[in-house]
Amino acid sequence: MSSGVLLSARDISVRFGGVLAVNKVSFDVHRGEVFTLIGPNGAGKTTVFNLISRIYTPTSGSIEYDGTPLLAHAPHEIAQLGIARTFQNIELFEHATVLQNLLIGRHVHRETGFWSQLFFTRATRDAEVRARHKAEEVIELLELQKHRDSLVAGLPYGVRKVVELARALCTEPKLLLLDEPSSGLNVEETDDMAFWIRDIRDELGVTVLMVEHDMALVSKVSDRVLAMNQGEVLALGSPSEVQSHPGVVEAYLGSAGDVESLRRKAA
Ligand SMILES: Nc1ncnc2c1ncn2[C@@H]1O[C@H](COP(=O)(O)OP(=O)(O)OP(=O)(O)O)[C@@H](O)[C@H]1O
Repeated sequence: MSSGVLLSARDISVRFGGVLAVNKVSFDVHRGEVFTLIGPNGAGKTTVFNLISRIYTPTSGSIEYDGTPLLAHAPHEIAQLGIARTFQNIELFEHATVLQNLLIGRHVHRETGFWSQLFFTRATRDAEVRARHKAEEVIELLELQKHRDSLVAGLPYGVRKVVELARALCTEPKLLLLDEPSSGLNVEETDDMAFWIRDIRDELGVTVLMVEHDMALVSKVSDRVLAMNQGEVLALGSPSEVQSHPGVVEAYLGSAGDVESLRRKAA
């Protein structure tokens, strides 16, 4: 794997009973890029995503991440490897404040053991200070200052999506997995999301792997796009190359909602 490649998937296949959800898919995600998976419903995008977050294990194939075989790691080790993710349906502690949610997100970096935490040693205190420092930095980057002490439950949906992004960033990931970041957002909020994603890549240098349906967002933020259909790779290239690829256009013709989205982008 070249040093410019953070994640490399080779010939990965996933079978669920009689369904071949992913069929010999290969791709490389370069360090510092926004790499987006697109495709009509059932294309296999979420399955690929779940392979990388280790929720699923492929039937065959290999995935290298930052020089190590990813499949040798258990799902609970993923955060320590520097992989963070957000979910299509937000998963936050609703009855905790924004800051508390961010500090919880940070716990993967707690290198202090049970006894030092019990007696609140210097190492514990230093870890606490670093966690707060990181949380404040992320709050500032994503302009969440005015929501810092608000309970998540009372926040508008669009803000909660940004809080989820913030919590993932507090783990200081090398690779950020975004599962449909625009889902549930209106046009204006989706524009804001595009802005944050670009900032995360440009300001923090975090590599982003995203699954997304909204072609306007895909075009705005993606360096490269991988289009899938029926478990296979259809096209790989820049957003405009992939959207004008005849196989991609044809695949989307099967799905009215997605064709509408492609048209909106083209308009
Ligand atoms: N846990 C599972 N058990 C059985 N079949 C599954 C499972 N997960 C996905 N599939 C099947 O695998 C195929 C690919 O599904 P997947 O969810 O990866 O597609 P997708 O591109 O993410 O679609 P969508 O855009 O609708 O989320 C589909 O035929 C789906 O029904």
